[in-house]
Amino acid sequence: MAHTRTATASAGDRLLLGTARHNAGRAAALALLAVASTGAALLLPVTLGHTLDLLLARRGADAGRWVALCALLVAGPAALDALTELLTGTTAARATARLRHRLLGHVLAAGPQATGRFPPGDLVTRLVGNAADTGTAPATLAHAAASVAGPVGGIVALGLIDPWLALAFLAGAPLLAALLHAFTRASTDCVARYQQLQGDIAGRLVEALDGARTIAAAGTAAREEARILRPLPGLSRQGHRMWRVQGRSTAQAGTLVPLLQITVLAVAGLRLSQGLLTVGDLLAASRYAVLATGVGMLVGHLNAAARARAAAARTAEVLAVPEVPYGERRLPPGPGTLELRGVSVVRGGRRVLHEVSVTVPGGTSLAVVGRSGSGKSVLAQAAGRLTDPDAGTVLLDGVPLPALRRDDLRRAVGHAFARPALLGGTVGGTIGFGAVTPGRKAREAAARAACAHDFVRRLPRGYDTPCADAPLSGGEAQRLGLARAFAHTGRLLILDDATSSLDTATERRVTAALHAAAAPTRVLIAHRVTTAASTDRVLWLHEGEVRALAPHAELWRDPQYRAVFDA
Ligand SMILES: Nc1ncnc2c1ncn2[C@@H]1O[C@H](COP(=O)(O)OP(=O)(O)OP(=O)(O)O)[C@@H](O)[C@H]1O
Repeated sequence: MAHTRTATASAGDRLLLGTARHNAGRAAALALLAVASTGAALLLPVTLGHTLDLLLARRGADAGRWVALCALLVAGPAALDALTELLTGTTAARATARLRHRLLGHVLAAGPQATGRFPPGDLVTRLVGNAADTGTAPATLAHAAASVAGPVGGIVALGLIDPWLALAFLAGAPLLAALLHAFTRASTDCVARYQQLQGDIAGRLVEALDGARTIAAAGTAAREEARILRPLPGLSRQGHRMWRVQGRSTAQAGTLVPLLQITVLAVAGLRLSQGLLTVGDLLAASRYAVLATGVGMLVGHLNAAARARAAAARTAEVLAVPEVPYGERRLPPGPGTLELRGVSVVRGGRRVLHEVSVTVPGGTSLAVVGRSGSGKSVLAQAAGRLTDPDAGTVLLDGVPLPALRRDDLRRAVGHAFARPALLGGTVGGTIGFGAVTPGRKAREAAARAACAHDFVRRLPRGYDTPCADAPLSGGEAQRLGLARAFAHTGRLLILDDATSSLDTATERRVTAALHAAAAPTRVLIAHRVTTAASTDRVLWLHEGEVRALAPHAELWRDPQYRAVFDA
């Protein structure tokens, strides 16, 4: 566990540095601006000191130029700071945009594996909030690096005025360093836990929104609210802890910093009384002591860096989910023969499919039946490479699916699901959504075959109706999903419970269209007797294993087979 956390942290650190490196030019410009501003702040005390000495010596004529320089050293940093703010914002926005593009591309390339690994709400938090915090890294690191210039310059300036002043300061510096170190460690830890809890709450919230109907029907709104907000006390604890860490560090710094400044001033006073320093030197030393102890700014930057670091670790976890690799092989001409050889799939540490072997000759149909949880959907996913089996091979026309080029695979295999997602923008776009975009006629023909054409025509703008303006019943949505699959018919069509919400008459018509002449190879996850009966053969699964493979009529003689359908 500790090892995993360390690995994640270092992947996060690599991402953080990579993001900073990619914006190195802007980060360097930011650091330069900040250093220039600090440089002006460093010049100001000595200029003020000298001006004071000139005024005390009644050399007003000479002092005029120095007063003007003082004004410039005050106004200059203000202009530089405005420029710094602008560059900080645009650098973070640019880095965030790039990171979000990369993350989104990666999540989609990883496919269902990514959404299976992280609850959707948590994933969104990582893509939106954590990516933005990671995107602040280039500017934050530049500011943190530049903010060292103030204290370092302050110490050097003290040394130049009088080495004893620098030594007096350095005597107490280790305590200051220890304080900063403790602060960084503690704040990194609470920020990481805080972000994790935020992701947890977001995950629960999205689950609840997805199940809003069930919650309303069950009358469990109050209980659900309590469930969503359960991590809240933890969040509050981490928030309070963060404030405590900041408060403690501020209090410690609040004691230590004045002590260091007073020590420097005391030594400076001593040297003044010995005639080794002027009044102006004393004034400059007092301001340099403030600059040398400028931990306030450093603490702010370290805090921001801790947030970026924790966010980068969570972002890197998403990027660590492997993308689905595709091969280079083209699909040779063939009838669409699907072959599963010794396919086993493990889910949640349990074998849910065990050494399934079956060949579906090109152009034939196979129904997969079995009791709920027997592994039908998992088999459908493996057959269309929505998941890779843990053992065994799936081949299409003799080519193992992982060896195929992505385009070839997705053009050859079509899917329809029980709860299809309507992703095409409009109803027509939803039907056309795929590796290739079929023309209007082909879409309408597919909609007719899926018994969707009539209800689509009744929509306000027909096929051009935006999905958001087309509230659909479960059966209508399923028919659009089927139309999408029909419009992209390749060599293999996999229907995972895709007709479950259709009435019996519609289901018959859709099944008949599915089995019409020149149909591709078909795999149908079936709960209805009529669907199983319409296919060439039936694969009967029981607890992840093949119980039988035979035509429906043959299996029907077995009462246990009939019991699968409660017949
Ligand atoms: N991501 C997962 N993590 C853990 N277990 C899983 C996962 N996906 C599926 N399973 C389990 O694998 C088994 C087979 O699931 P599958 O969805 O294939 O069943 P099914 O036969 O299609 O059921 P149904 O007819 O109810 O849809 C089930 O016991 C299920 O709980």
